[in-house]
Amino acid sequence: MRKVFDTIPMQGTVVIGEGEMDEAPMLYIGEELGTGSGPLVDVAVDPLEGTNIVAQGTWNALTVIAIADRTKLLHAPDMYMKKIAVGPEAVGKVDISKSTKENLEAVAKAKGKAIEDVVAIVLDRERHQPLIQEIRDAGARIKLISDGDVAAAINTAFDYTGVDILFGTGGAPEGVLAAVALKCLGEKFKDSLFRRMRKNSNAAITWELQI
Ligand SMILES: O=P(O)(O)OC[C@H]1O[C@](O)(COP(=O)(O)O)[C@@H](O)[C@@H]1O
Repeated sequence: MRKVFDTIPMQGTVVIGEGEMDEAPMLYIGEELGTGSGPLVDVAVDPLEGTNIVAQGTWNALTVIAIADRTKLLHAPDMYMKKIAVGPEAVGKVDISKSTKENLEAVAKAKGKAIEDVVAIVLDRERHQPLIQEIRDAGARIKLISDGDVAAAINTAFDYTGVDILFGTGGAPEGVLAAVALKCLGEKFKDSLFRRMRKNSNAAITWELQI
């Protein structure tokens, strides 16, 4: 990926890169990419989104690249982000500040389904137990996944996946990448960076935004 980037006529800077926490030797934040001439762009990469998925030989790992005009991508640090993503019918109908039940009802109404037929996709994490309970209490269905909330967010835009809404907290860089994909598909992704850095950092930020 690094080699190919340097054949592209652009003046790119990595804004989401390979592991802020992992001290990666290339595709790190701030690294310059491209031939050095051409448009000024921000580059976000996740060469392997879903490391465990690949290790376990299951599905929904991705290699992800997003490129936008300079300053147009959120420089999301490696922290958690609260996310909600929906497909086309429910764009503009969900609100991250509303309750899980209200959002499920909104998706059901937008898609003309009973709430019992709405499928919410959620990362299978201990921190999501209250969320999972709220989804069950609302009467909707749940698809729990071990990893890979970029693919999960994108799945909400395609009927054949059977997935209607993504809820939960996952990586903030992955949130930006999913938001770009959904934006390209004309969808909406809402999030708020969560008050907790991933892995072992003590840093804490609260940051509300809408992409
Ligand atoms: O595993 P955590 O800490 O709950 O973080 C969730 C994040 O990890 C992933 O499942 C996989 O990310 P990695 O490939 O970087 O491990 C993402 O899709 C998701 O946003």
